[in-house]
Amino acid sequence: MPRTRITIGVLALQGAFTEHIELLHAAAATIPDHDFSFPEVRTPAELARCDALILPGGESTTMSLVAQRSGLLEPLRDFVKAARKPTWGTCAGLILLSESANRTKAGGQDLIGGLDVRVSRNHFGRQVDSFEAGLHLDFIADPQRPFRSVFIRAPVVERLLPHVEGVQAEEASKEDTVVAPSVPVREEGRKALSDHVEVLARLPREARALGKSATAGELGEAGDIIAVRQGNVFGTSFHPELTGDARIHAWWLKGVVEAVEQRDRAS
Ligand SMILES: NC(=O)CC[C@H](N)C(=O)O
Repeated sequence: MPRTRITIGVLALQGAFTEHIELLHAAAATIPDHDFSFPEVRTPAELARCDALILPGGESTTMSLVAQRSGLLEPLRDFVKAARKPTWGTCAGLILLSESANRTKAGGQDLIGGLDVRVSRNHFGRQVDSFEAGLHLDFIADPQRPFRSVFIRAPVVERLLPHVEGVQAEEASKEDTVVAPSVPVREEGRKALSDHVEVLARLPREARALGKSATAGELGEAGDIIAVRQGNVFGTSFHPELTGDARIHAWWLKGVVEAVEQRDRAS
């Protein structure tokens, strides 16, 4: 018996949230017998109604500042890290979901955390160094058809960190690095926590040549990690919401339905 309603919020403080909502609607059409809603989330009360959440691309420092002013930072940490509800961050969203981020602005920024990784912000250089790449993603439908992805001042995952509850001294001691505060995983979330980070995609070799004016040193190496998952938390360096291809959204939504139905059965 399918659940009547699954609410998947999109954090709408800043950035490309509308595009995500459009693609979620397209993805929902591939999953019959479910009643989805995709509200914009700007307040703790709106977040509390969600079964899952997307953090869009945009500017992570601005987003965390607005989240803090809106009283959303702690509820977001609780949602992602304590309850471990399904969450996907794209680009700036990936930065916010990382336990550690370097190349942060002076004064740092607040991270939510949830993914045991360190990201390198603005890894490919400035806005003019944005590029597109055709990715071969073996987890989506029709995997032999490249997935056109846009990288705009994108981060990459530069290191996978071991899972420990609490800030790691080694991470916290780096000068240009910020770390997410620790939040103990609740019992309901523990079932959804897989201990290790899976690498789901790396930058293909051809993509290196596509960066426009970046110097070789600024450009990413082929093989840079651009998509990771740890239990219910998923992150991509690029913007799948900007190219009108709903295959990643359809794959993620299917996983959300499974996670939510599993949770319902257990409760
Ligand atoms: N397109 C993006 O989301 C860019 C992210 C941006 N570099 C940041 O630090 O937030």
